[in-house]
Amino acid sequence: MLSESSKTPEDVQQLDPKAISLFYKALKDGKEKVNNIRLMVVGMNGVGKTSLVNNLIWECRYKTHTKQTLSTEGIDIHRCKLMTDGDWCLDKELKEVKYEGRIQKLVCNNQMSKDTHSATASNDKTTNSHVTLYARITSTEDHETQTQTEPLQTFKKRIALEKDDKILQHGIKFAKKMIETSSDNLEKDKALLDESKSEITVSVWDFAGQTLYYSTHQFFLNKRSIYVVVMDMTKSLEDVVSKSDGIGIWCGLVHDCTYLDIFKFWLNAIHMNSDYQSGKRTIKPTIILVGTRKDKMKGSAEEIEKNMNSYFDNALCSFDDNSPIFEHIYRNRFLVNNLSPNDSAFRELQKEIISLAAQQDYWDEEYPVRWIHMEQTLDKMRAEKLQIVKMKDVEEEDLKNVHQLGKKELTLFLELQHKQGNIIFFNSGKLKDFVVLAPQWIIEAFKCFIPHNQKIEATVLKDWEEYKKHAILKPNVLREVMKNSPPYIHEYEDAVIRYMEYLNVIAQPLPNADAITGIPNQHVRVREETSGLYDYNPKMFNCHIVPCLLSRAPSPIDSFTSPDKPRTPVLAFVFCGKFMPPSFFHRLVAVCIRAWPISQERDQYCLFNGLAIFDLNPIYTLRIWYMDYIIYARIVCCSENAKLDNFVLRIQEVRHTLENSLQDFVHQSSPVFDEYIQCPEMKVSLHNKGLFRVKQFNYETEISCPVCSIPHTVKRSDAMQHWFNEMLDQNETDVEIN
Ligand SMILES: Nc1nc2c(ncn2[C@@H]2O[C@H](COP(=O)(O)OP(=O)(O)OP(=O)(O)O)[C@@H](O)[C@H]2O)c(=O)[nH]1
Repeated sequence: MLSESSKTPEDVQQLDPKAISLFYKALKDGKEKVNNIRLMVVGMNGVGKTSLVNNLIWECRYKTHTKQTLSTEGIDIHRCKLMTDGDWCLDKELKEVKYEGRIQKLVCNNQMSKDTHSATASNDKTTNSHVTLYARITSTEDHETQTQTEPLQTFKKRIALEKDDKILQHGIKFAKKMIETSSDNLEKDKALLDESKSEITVSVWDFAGQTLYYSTHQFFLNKRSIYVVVMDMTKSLEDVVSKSDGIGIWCGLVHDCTYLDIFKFWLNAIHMNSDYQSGKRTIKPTIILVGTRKDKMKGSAEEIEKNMNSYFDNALCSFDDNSPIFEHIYRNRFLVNNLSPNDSAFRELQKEIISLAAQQDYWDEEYPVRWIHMEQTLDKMRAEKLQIVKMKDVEEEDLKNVHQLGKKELTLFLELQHKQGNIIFFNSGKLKDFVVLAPQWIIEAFKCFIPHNQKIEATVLKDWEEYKKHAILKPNVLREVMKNSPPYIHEYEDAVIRYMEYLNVIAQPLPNADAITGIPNQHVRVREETSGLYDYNPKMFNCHIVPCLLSRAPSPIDSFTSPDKPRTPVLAFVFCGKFMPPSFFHRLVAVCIRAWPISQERDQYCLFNGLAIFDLNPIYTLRIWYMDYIIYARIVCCSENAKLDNFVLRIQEVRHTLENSLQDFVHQSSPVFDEYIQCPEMKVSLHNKGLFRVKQFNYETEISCPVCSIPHTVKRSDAMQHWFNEMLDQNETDVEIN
């Protein structure tokens, strides 16, 4: 049992019982409060994010107005610490000194609590039972300790052996000196510790504004971050963002994307990745709105401030009245002129960020002291410019540490580091063989797949062109892509493929028994029943598809979505808050690619940006497409003779696959979309028209259609007979019972 004051990290509470007990065991050896702030600075490109970040960091502040900033590629991360006056500076302090400091602090803290404890003559056995690091350290020098447990002895021996572990030795020496000289003055100790703000660190993440990167950015958003959403005050919300940015091609944002769309995209993406609906948490504000180019705004100081406020008010009013997005927004907004580094707004912003972070649930969470060494090991690897390492190398390093964690505890440590956003580590499949130390590595890996000025061998040119046109990545093209990439990418080709597959950036259209994303079993059956993909589509052998690179479908799009053939009504997944990150559709396409062969129509693969068709068997096809925040699905039978009714079971299975996959993409436990059926009478499927909420048919047997030119009703049986047949049966049973 831990003392009452312990604050178990929320991430730990969600682990399985074995992992939780391992965590508690590790905590018994001493614990420390961890206060790392992840500050994510997001917004459109050129809005002034990098300039703002520079103005927040002491060393970078005076660079901004003398030098033009370069457009950020991927993500730039700056680790900062707080100076005594509250300003931020780059955390360049020698890592060794830093870890020494942490050890010293812990030793002092533990000593103080020990003194306080004995002074109050508490009978609390819990405290005594904690073999603190202090106890362990003092025991190594034959001081009297209250507990001489087996691990303590082991530790003592190890300390003796590890004489060259300078940091620990130095930390112990320094800490002991501190204790000796100030043991008569507890208050002095406390003051010394309070003065040190070094325990608060801020990792500032400067996100590239180009939408090219939007499909990867979302992997890095999480509930443990403070966000600064930056908007350029000189750009009207209705202005259309320049096409040169590639908007609409790379990330699938709506046509004629406006600055308001970009604003909404970020707010929605943050909300979606904040796991607010887990039931236990209420939303706490984490988003600070910042307007740039104050110097270009006209009017008095008061008018400028007013304009900034109405700018953000208007932008926020575009959300629904009861949207949970509002709860994320911090009440204070900031207006800055990035060309004036002395502007007091930057100092105020720094303060607000710290105070906002201090109000979050994760503030002051306690982690095992014995993990400091492993943290240090990872930092050492980073210092050697390693961006990704093999798990076995991390295990080897663990063996060298004074405090070995062992395989299980090491995995737990890495999983929690991942949740905190310090590394990327998935404890599943073959991915558990790698640890990504720098998040930029994922973006670098993703960038390899984006055609730019790569030098391509003449023998591969034709396939390269096909890749650019149809996003089909053949093995020879993949080899070229890898050849053109930096060593830290191509030396980890296996990891690159696996991560990109896991994140659904690329997908292999082949039956894959150990599919990492977990295609439900029924697909294996589907595959067995269809002619094998090798025979059916030999061109795809060993190929990958890169869904975010797909080009738009040729018009008219209705010929794909509403062919004049036997077909189901359209099933629509309507996302709550009127937002769906386009990457969700790409990922759904990736899941389908792994489940079913891609259809061919009009002599081409039916795989486009925003629309894809798959062969469920030789005569039935699944069509999926999306507009804005709605994903549509329809099953079409190519044969006039076949009956859809004979295929009803399979249709239910397809629906389950789509539902489960979409739910899996969202880091939230409660549903983020609602299912609708489009009026079956509608000849051509129209976007967001004639949609009937499936749940409404639980209460109504028919509902009038407000869209079709001839007034009619949609009957429950007609709406649900294909996609929701199982529920229809259930409904009828219920009616009979009643
Ligand atoms: N006048 C004025 N110019 C600014 C301001 N903020 C940024 N700029 C200029 O705008 C240009 C782009 O600024 P950056 O900070 O690189 O913009 P960014 O959002 O980081 O751009 P990406 O990295 O491409 O996403 C630079 O030339 C800056 O000097 C501002 O407040 N006023």
